[in-house]
Amino acid sequence: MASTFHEFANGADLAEALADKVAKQLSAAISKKGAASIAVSGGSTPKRFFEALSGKDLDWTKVSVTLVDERFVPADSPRSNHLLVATHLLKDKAAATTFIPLYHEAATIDTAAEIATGKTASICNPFDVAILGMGGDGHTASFFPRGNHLAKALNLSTPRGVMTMAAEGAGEERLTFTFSSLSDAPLLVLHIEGQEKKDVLAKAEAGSDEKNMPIRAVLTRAVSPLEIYWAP
Ligand SMILES: O=C1O[C@H](COP(=O)(O)O)[C@@H](O)[C@H](O)[C@H]1O
Repeated sequence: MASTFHEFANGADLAEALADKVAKQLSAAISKKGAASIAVSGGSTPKRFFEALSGKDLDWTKVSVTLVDERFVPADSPRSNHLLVATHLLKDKAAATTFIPLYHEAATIDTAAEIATGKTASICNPFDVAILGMGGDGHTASFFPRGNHLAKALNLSTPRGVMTMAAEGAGEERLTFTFSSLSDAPLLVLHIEGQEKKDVLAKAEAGSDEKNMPIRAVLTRAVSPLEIYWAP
């Protein structure tokens, strides 16, 4: 599917423009079906965007928010994507939203993935909005290069839901939505910032091996058109 590259002068301009776009998409979904859903990424990039989105005027009581991926750590861990979202998005006007975490205290990460799949089943078919990030190694969500379940996670025939991922570059074991859960969001965004990430994107676009750069699956096989938001 085709992608569109949106370039901004700086991260603040990008955050405002992306927050506007997302708020409009969520509002349109609420008008059409009475509810809306969004899956967001963690990492360091989305903070400014989260802050901008949290101030947008829309009926947040009808919005469900979840994460595209999470580390298998509790919500109070400084490594938790949940903590990032709680700090920067679930406040101001967006405090009224419903947040569905991926991490659940369970004996095994597989059980946590099953619980997360059950709790998010009603909002991911499809998500109205999915915001992806990208690591310097070409991972997106927790689709890590040479991850133990990467082939299954990237297979569009794998059912929607949350699965587990372990990989050398990932640190803790991860919970991640499958590609099939994210790829058909009507608004599918890749949000990256900095020249280094732009170079990684160019490298990904120049090749085809998804095992080494899983972001290539999104660039070439996503069901929805991909909107790439970038600022230096
Ligand atoms: O591990 C993760 O990293 C990526 C990219 O993070 P960034 O700090 O380079 O912006 C992120 O998209 C993903 O959700 C997160 O779990």
